[in-house]
Amino acid sequence: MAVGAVTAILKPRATVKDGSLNQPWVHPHVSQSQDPVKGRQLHVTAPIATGEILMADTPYAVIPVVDDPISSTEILCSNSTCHRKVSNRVTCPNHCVPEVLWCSDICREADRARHGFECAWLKTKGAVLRSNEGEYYFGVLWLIVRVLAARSVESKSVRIGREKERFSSGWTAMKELCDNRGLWPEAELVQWRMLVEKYLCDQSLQTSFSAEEMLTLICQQESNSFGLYPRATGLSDGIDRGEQYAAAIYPRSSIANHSCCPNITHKPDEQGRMVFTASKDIAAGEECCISYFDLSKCVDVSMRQKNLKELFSFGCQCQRCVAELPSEEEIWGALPFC
Ligand SMILES: C[S@@+](CC[C@H](N)C(=O)[O-])C[C@H]1O[C@@H](n2cnc3c(N)ncnc32)[C@H](O)[C@@H]1O
Repeated sequence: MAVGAVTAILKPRATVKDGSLNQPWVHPHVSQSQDPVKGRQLHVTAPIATGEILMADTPYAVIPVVDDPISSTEILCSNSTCHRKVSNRVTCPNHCVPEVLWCSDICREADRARHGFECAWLKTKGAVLRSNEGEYYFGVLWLIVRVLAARSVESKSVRIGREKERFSSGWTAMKELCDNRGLWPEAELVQWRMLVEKYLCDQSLQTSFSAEEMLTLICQQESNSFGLYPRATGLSDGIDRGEQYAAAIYPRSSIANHSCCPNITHKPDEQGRMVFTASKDIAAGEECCISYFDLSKCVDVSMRQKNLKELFSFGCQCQRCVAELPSEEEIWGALPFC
């Protein structure tokens, strides 16, 4: 069958025009398994052709990341069932932070409970956090608060009995995210503990989470969050992915490991769903990997290893790195006393 035809049949059921169908979708041949070194991984159970969509995952939480929120046209609607870029700006009546926008009164109303959870925290902590700790940590903590907000809404919603899912969803999936707790440098953990105590253990946040549980959320977020970029990540054509406009946590997409020769590209659609597309033919049993960074900017093996160590705290064990890294004999042979 032609690639185009397969793609047409297997593309996500939910289209960007149909908000009521804003559901995650995973290709029937995509499964998860366990690797002794890398932990959980995605693989395919039958061949997949280049161009086929493998997954369109809905985020558990998203935050906008823009330089100038007042004039930006890149801010996503705060309503978690919409997440389209906002053109008609409906603002927060409490003026919490300028990035909180909805595309209509209907979206604001639909998002009332979720935003109600974060609004007081944003109003009391947002500006001071930004000026004391900078934009990066404002974003890290806001994403945690949005995760807690989504959890709070989920815990109050009525559960409809479902068949056993192939992939966990909601808070169950969030608890399964790896946190790499033993790998983060102590200095980083000290800094994150300070941030938790100063900004998250606060009365403006109605949560029963302990400081230790919040720290685990930061570790999970640092290991699993995605930047949202206008163009695909993982293409081999050297075109960079453009400017980041949001950051998000995706429960199912987070199972994908990194490879410096990925067989999947990832790109958000117009509703903030993370879409995985096969960039090569993938054989049955093969692992499906994305690239965690822009490979067009990071070519050399030592640079790639350094990048992953600094950003994610792990040493890359992908096929390309294993082939390009010097063997133990080569390292010993290069030492002056040998
Ligand atoms: C987003 S998670 C991917 C899913 C993860 N394997 C799990 O068990 O949940 C990222 C973590 O997976 C592991 N990982 C991903 N790609 C890897 C690679 N190329 N080499 C070694 N470890 C990798 C690292 O521990 C990394 O921090």
